[in-house]
Amino acid sequence: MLSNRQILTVAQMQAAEQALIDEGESVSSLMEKAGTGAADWVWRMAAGRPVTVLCGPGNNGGDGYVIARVLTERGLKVSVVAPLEPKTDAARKARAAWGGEPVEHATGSVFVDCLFGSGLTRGLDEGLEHLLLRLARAHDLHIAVDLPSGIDADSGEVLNDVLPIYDLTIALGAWKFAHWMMPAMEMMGARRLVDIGVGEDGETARLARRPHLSPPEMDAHKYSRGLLGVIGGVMPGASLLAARAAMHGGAGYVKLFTTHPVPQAPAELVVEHESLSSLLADDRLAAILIGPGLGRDADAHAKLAWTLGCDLPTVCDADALHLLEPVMVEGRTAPLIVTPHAGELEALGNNFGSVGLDRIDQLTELAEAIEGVVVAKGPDTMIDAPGDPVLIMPPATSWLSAAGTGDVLAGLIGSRLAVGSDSPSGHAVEACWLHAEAARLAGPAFTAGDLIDYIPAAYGNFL
Ligand SMILES: NC(=O)C1=CN([C@@H]2O[C@H](COP(=O)(O)OP(=O)(O)OC[C@H]3O[C@@H](n4cnc5c(N)ncnc54)[C@H](O)[C@@H]3O)[C@@H](O)[C@H]2O)[C@@H](O)CC1
Ligand SMILES: [K+]
Repeated sequence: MLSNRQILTVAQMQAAEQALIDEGESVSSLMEKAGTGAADWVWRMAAGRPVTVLCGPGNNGGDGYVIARVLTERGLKVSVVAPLEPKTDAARKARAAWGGEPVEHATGSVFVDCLFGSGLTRGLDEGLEHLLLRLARAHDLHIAVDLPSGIDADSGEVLNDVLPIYDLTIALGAWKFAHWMMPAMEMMGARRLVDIGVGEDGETARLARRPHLSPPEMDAHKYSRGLLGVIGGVMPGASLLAARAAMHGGAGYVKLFTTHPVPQAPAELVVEHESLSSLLADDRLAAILIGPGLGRDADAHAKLAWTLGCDLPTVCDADALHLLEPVMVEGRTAPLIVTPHAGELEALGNNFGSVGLDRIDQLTELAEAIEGVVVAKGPDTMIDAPGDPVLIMPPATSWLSAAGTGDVLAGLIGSRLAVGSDSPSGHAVEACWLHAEAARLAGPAFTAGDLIDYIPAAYGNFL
C-alpha cells in the first residue's frame, strides 16, 4: 500500500485530476496509469485464471478496457461485458485499443467491476443491478475498481439493497471517503491504492497515522507524567473501567473522584470522596475525564458545569455528552475532547445546532462549535479539531462492540491528554490506536475488563 493517506471527495478528486491535466497529463494517460496499476493487482489475484471485466459508460468503464487489454496482452483469457456503450473520449479510445468484442454473459474465476466509479449519481437500475449480481454469482473472486458500483463515494452510503461483496477494492489515485466509511467499507474486502501521480494536499481528510509513543523521561515522576482526575457518578462501574484503562495509558497518576462507594477499585487507584470543588482545586491536575457512569440528573449536570468551569484539559464522554450545553464551554481556553458514538453525536448536534447534516459536516461543525476535538466513535471512528483535516481511523476489530469498551477508550484519551506531549487531537489519535491495538491483541469475545489487560502490550507496540 502507498503511504498516501489522503482521502478525497469526488470534487477534490476531480480537481486533483485537473491539476495533473494542467501539468501535461491527459484523461487517457491517467486512465492508462490507473488501468495498468489496477491490472497488476487483478493479475496477481487471477494467477492465470480467466477474468471477466464489466465495463460501464464512463471513465471507470474506460479503466476496465485498459485492464482487459493489459491482461489479454499478458496471455490471460479475458471477457468483457459492456451493457452500455462508452460515452467519454478516453473510454472510447481505451475500448478501441482493447479491440475485442464484448459478450452478453461470462462465467469464470475473477470478476472485475468497472461499471461505475466516482461518477455514480444514483442507485443502479434493476437491469444493471441484476447483471452485476448475476456476474458476481458466476465468479469466485470479486474485485471492484476504484469503488464497488452502487455506492456513494462521498458518504459511503450503499444505494442499492443488494450488491456483491468484494474480495479486493482497488482505489485509483487517492482514497475516497467510502473506502473508510460504513456501510460501504464493509463490502470492499482488502483495499489497495494505485498511484496515478496525485499530489499530497495538507488540507484534505486523511487516514490517522500510526503513532509513535515514548517511554517516560529518565527523571519522570508520577506528577510529571500527568495526573488525571476521573469524575465518577451514580454508576461506579463505568468510571472505574475508565480509570483502570487510564492507569495503563501513560499518565503517572490516576485519581477517581466520587461520592459513591467503589468496592472493586484496585489498590493503585486513589479514590477521593471530598467535594468536587476542593478536589478540582489541585493545581497538579493535568486533565479531567467526566461522563462514564456520571448519570444525567441535576447533580450530574452541576458536576459537569463546575468541572468545565475549572478550565482544565477535559474529556467529556457518555452521559456528559447528553448534558453538555454551549454555555458550559463558553470562555474556556483549555483543550476539550468529546467522544460521541452515533447517538451521542445526534444529542450533541441538537444541543449545539448542528442538525440535518451528514456525518462529516456534523463532525466538523461540532468541532468548531465546541472549539475542541470531536472523536466520533464507531466502526469508522473519525476525529476532527477546528482548522485541522478530518482524520479517519483504519477499522479496528468488530469485537470492540461490547459494553464498556467506550469507557476504556475515554480513559485512554484522558490518560494521553494528561501526558500532554502532543496536540489534543494527536492524543485522541494515540488513544484510538492503543484501544484498537489492545483489542487486536485481546483476540475474540473479550470484555471491556479483559481489554484493559492488553493495553500495556499494545503500548509496547507503539514504542
Ligand atoms: N477523470 C480522470 O482523469 C480519471 C478517472 N478515472 C476513472 O474514472 C472514474 C470516474 O469517471 P466518470 O466520472 O466518467 O464516472 P463513472 O465511470 O463512474 O460513470 C459516470 C457515467 O455513468 C453515468 N451514471 C452515473 N450513475 C449512473 C447510474 N446509476 N445508472 C446509469 N448511469 C449512471 C453518468 O451519467 C456518466 O455517464 C473513476 O472512478 C476512475 O475509475 C481513472 O481512469 C483515472 C483518471
Ligand atoms: K467500479
